[in-house]
Amino acid sequence: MTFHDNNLILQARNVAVKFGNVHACNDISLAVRGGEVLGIVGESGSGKSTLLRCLGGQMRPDAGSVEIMSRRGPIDLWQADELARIRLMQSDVALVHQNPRDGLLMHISAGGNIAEPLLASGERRYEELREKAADWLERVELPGNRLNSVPSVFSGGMQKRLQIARCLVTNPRLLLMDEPTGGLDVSVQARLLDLLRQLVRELQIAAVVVTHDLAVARVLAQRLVVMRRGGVVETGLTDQILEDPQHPYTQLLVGAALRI
Ligand SMILES: Nc1ncnc2c1ncn2[C@@H]1O[C@H](COP(=O)(O)OP(=O)(O)OP(=O)(O)O)[C@@H](O)[C@H]1O
Repeated sequence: MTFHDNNLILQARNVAVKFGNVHACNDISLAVRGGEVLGIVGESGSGKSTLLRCLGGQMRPDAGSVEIMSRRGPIDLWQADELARIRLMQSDVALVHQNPRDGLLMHISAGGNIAEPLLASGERRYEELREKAADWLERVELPGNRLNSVPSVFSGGMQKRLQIARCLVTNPRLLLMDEPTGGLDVSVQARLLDLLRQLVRELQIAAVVVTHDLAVARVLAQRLVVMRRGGVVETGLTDQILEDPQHPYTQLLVGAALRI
């Protein structure tokens, strides 16, 4: 394990996943520091979600390593035993799912949704759970009087906010997001992106955002990884890539986004 850079939180090396003869991820390496958002962009089927699953402990890659600087020290996600991996997921890693149904308990109150990860990590003091749930509801700008409402009656934007609160309440070091603004209208998207940017900066967490939307990547991510057919075709600072894309595929992606 080699975390030479003190602020490095995630380091993936040579990650590879094959489905039959499809290379969903082919030799992918990346690193993310605290307070930084890395965007993973590319067309549908380029391997973004598969990579995110490997980074988030949901899918074991066929090859390569994913190292996370946890509170207890560096852990090699796919070398660690299952218990250590589950502990790491509970304490240091959070995943905002594309579909709120995968990330929320739809028939449990908003307060219960936020408190549940704390309960899972051992918190039993009722007052503490209630206070933290109310505090996080406010931090993600949801009205306090919705603490007892179930998320199935929330709008799409509110469900995303609740998922973010549920993810961040345990104070993770790494936040992974799959299409965080998918399915939301433009004004709701803009407010959510503002909130995410602010929280990442304030909490100094490392974040990885998978998106097919270059406008989202531009607002949220300082650096980009451009994927195509399972491989990385270009990587660098977001502004540089969007203003002066080098690879013909990135040029196509940026050109297409400008035409929309
Ligand atoms: N469970 C699976 N079994 C077989 N093939 C899979 C599986 N999951 C993904 N694939 C294939 O791996 C490739 C990458 O898929 P992936 O979902 O990671 O791409 P993506 O960039 O996230 O696409 P999208 O934006 O549409 O979600 C695709 O060719 C896909 O068909």
